[in-house]
Amino acid sequence: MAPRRACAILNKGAEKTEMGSTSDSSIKDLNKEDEEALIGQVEIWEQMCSFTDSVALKSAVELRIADIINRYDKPISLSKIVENIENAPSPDISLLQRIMRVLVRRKIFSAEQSESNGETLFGLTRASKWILLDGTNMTLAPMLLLENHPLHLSPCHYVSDIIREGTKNGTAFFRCHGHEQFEMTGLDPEYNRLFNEGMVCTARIVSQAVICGYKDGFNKIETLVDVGGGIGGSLSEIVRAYPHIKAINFDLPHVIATAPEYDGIAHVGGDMFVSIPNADAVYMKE
Ligand SMILES: C[S@@+](CC[C@H](N)C(=O)[O-])C[C@H]1O[C@@H](n2cnc3c(N)ncnc32)[C@H](O)[C@@H]1O
Repeated sequence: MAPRRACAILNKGAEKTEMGSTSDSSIKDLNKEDEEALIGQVEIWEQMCSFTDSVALKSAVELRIADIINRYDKPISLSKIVENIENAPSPDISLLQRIMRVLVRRKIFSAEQSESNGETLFGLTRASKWILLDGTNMTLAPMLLLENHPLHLSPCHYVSDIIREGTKNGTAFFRCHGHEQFEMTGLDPEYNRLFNEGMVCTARIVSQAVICGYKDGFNKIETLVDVGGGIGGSLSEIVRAYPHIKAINFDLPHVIATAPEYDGIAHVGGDMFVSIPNADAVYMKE
């Protein structure tokens, strides 16, 4: 389509509202072909800008907005949120307002009008409860920070190269950083911490589902080894539910070096491609 014609169509449909709904006076005047062209264009714009959702969510986690609202135990105003953000000597309130608008639209937070003065009050939703950090370890916040970390995102720019050439010249992660992911965790302690914290939060959640489904299976096991068990999140839940199990958490030495102590769990460092500790059963979760 010629750019000028595309512009004309876009102008004609300028009253098209978000998410594909349309106002009466806008695209009803378009013929089918122009309407399809316009809607197709909107669909691309939506995908092109969809990273803003992750960016908004990441900043909400970094600013601990869900925890701030949770502390009040009721919806609170933007100024109350700002007041409680740590290390914010000169906050950009209008940017935060825009971030909150995105997150309300995505149902991460709720918004309601205050009856007393009409200002917007932001509250928690079923989704925001999964980005709390204070006083809970059933949270996805550390995984969200890992997935949105530049070290994790930048290999995505190599996807088309990998599709063209395969991995004969290295994985996307290797091409981007010059090391494979599990080498990188050994070289960069901050990335190691971020990676292990991300893994452990999801391991806890998934283990609850495994325990629920496997039930009696664990009763028959005396010893259990988690191969590539990270810092022991899965085993800590399993041993808590089945304290008779003697568990071994096996992972690379630089991961084991940062693992917290748990009753009933022995941490062992090594390389699973060389050997793994003996046990009645092997547990593996990616
Ligand atoms: C995707 S993570 C999964 C961690 C954990 N099982 C979980 O679900 O949270 C993969 C784990 O395998 C470990 N790993 C990678 N290569 C390994 C090797 N050669 N020997 C032992 N562990 C390894 C990593 O350090 C990492 O902790």
